[in-house]
Amino acid sequence: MSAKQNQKLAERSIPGMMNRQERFAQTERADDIGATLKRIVTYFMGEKTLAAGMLAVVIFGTLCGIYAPSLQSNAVDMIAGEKSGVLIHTLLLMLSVYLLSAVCGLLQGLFSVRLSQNVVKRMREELFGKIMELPVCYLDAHSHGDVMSRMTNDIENISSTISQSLPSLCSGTLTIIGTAAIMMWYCWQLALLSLATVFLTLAATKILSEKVRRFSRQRQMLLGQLNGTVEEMVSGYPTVVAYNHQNITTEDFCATADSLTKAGIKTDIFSGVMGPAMNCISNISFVMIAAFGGYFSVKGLISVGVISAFIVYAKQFGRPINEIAQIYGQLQTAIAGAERVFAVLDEEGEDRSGELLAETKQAAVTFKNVRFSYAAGIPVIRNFTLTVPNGKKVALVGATGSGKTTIVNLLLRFYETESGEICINGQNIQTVAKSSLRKNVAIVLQDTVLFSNTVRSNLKYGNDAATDGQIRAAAEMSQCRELIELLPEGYDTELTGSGANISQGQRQLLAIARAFVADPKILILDEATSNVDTRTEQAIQDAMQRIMQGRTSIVIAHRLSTIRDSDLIVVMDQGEIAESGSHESLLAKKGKYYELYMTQYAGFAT
Ligand SMILES: Nc1ncnc2c1ncn2[C@@H]1O[C@H](COP(=O)(O)OP(=O)(O)OP(=O)(O)O)[C@@H](O)[C@H]1O
Repeated sequence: MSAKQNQKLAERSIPGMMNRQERFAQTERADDIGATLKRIVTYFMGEKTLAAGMLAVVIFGTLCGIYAPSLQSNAVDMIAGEKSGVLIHTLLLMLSVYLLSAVCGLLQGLFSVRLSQNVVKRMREELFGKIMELPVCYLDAHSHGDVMSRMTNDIENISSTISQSLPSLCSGTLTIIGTAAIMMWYCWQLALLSLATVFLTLAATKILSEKVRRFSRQRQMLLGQLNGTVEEMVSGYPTVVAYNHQNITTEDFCATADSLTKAGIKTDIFSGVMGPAMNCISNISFVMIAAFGGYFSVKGLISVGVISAFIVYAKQFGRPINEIAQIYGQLQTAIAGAERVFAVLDEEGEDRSGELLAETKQAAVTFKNVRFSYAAGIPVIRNFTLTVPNGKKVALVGATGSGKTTIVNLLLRFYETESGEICINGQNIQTVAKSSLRKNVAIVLQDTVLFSNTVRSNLKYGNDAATDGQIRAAAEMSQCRELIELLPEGYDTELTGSGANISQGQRQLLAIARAFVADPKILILDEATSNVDTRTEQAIQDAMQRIMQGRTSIVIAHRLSTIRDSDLIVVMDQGEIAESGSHESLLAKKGKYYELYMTQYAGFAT
């Protein structure tokens, strides 16, 4: 899909397309944390060994953490003379348990980093694979920056959250359960007192996390929007400058950046408040334990050692609640990111099934009563019937928006016809696998897209098996041998920035050479309207004539010379064929073509 088409879409507000966007926006708002978490867990299931290893060290480390304070209680009681035993043994045991717990903490970190990187790698690959499978209309309807944001920011978020929060979450949950149990066993009255503060903590967490979640979603959406703007502005920078749009663009950008800052501040404030709030609650519980513990000790219900253990347990109990409360905010962000990633993964990929296009040297294309609408109820192509005989050249002309590009979109099956049929040698393309169809059709669009790779790789894009000899011959035929040889490293020169380091005319010549290498049966040319110097213009014209020679070609023609040379001229008007015939016969008719000719071509030499 050309940048022009994408831009057109960005400018339009089409009901049918909006439905897709609305559907997308709905996924943004989706509130099914459970389902998303379940889905994230399935990724961990794919890493069973690592996940099991991590769980084992988490469990063991947590048990050590729970056991150590009870040893401390014994030691204190021994010192206070309330218990008998060898103090040094207890202290050594305590030291070993603390060391073991530290080793487990270390291993836990290593396992979780490995685990998160593996999971994220899988997600990243799946997402990229899915993007490569998506139909062209998906990317037409979504901002490229938004898709990129899912691929980078959202996945990064998931990755960092998994590696940082997951171990804390596991060990925290276990610590809470284990500590609560042991506190109950020591003194249920004191334990209940400590647990009462948990409800306070949970209520505060719920209120604050709701806010964090809301604002972090907003932040991610705005970040996607901001990325989209930057991507569009960087790629369309010459247009921005040419129209003196820098100020307006900057204002728009600043407005979005402003909203993003506000959402970011709110998210960070609410997630930042969580920690101190939890600290405060846990300190209150601390004071209460000291007071009530002292009272119970005086009453002879518990020993001094138990109070000392309780103080450690209460802290231990509060710490994971604190941590979980803090990572809850991050988790919300990661879940929102995961939802956005899953939304793309759930998009339906292109149907690639179908038969092969019959192998024959011939290629006649027929359109029979084709009708098509981008948006339901607003037909863009109506009753389109046309035969392009094998080896002939048909020029599509017509006012802007008359449907010329759409015909190309339909022939390549970027979009499917609503009714009617398109056949190649009598074989309906609906039954043909898209890969087979596209292998037989090459396109040279006016907005030439080259990729950041060597000239050779770019030329081989449509035929990976092409030999150096074939590549050189194609370069020769498309008049770009000389220009390639003049490049610093010839065919091995790296094109940077999608070909930004060579001129527009040179890019067009390379695109024609690329089509030559692909050697398709059917050729689609969207003739460039842009001005290049006369010599390059002539080279492009010659190259185009050569590549069309003897090939079934459909040209969206802008130059009179191309139109005149065509076997058939088809004049399109609002999605229908208004007239067709040769240049002379159409001029003689004094109809639409005549009008077009008089307004656009008369007086111009090309
Ligand atoms: N992807 C799209 N989604 C929705 N509407 C579209 C899309 N592409 C084109 N249209 C609409 O379909 C109609 C035909 O557009 P098309 O691009 O086929 O015209 P065109 O003849 O190629 O124009 P131009 O000469 O300007 O390239 C126009 O009204 C256009 O607004």
